[in-house]
Amino acid sequence: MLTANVNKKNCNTNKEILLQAVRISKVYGSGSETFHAVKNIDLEIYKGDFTVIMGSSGSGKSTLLYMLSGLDNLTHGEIYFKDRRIDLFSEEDMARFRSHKIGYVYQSINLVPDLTLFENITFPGYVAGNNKSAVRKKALSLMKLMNIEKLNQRLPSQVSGGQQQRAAIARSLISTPEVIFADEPTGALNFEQGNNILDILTNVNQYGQSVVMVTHDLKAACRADRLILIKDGMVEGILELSKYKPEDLKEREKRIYSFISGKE
Ligand SMILES: Nc1ncnc2c1ncn2[C@@H]1O[C@H](COP(=O)(O)OP(=O)(O)OP(=O)(O)O)[C@@H](O)[C@H]1O
Repeated sequence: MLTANVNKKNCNTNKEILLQAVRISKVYGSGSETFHAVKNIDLEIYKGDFTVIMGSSGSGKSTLLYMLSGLDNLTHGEIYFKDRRIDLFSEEDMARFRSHKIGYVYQSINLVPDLTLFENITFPGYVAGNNKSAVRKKALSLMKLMNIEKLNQRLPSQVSGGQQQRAAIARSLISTPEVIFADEPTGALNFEQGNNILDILTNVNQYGQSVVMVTHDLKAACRADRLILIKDGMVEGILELSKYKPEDLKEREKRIYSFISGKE
């Protein structure tokens, strides 16, 4: 029988395991129309890490992120958050788990178009059952941190893409989740806006929240402590970057480039 790592620490690094995937697979479709998007992946995500997932288009990155965060079901395998097996949660337990422990920043931003930025940000805090005035206070402080506090009564369509993405990040942080999943959060943004979003995620991570981010962008990947490369639904390799100083961008870029291009 498959079991989770009992002491929840990686013996080599002594890092605490936050999430553990045990031989997870995802098959889309049925009958003769099936597609094996994620194949038997074993993976650990560590507490406090900034983890980056890279891989070519269609390699299974978003599918993996959806499964790790409980947004989609597994076809096979097991997922543990600390010592709790989350893939067996009832719908109700999963909804509660997601609203308290997980923040998700979508590739497509995904704000509710008819709600103001303030309403978009507070809504998941109310759903999580948190104290309403504390939620409002937290939303205002997050909007200030993201420099969008003056836009709180605007609809998503009345602000820029970068401002929408900052609101989406504020929304993901409203219940102080232990881990934030971000699926190409800079994909639709220009360089400056993208950098701003990466600075916010780095800042959040430095204050102790774990981040798992999918990206195609080498510069964005430089933020990682650990980079996971996915190919054809499998883990092709893992690169440890925490030994390089965050400010040593050139060395990080070089290492990532060699790793991705197979020159390591
Ligand atoms: N609902 C679905 N039904 C059938 N196939 C799907 C479905 N969702 C994704 N796929 C397929 O699974 C594979 C992995 O998709 P996924 O979105 O995880 O890739 P990705 O690495 O995130 O790609 P990208 O970088 O282009 O966003 C792709 O070949 C995709 O076409």
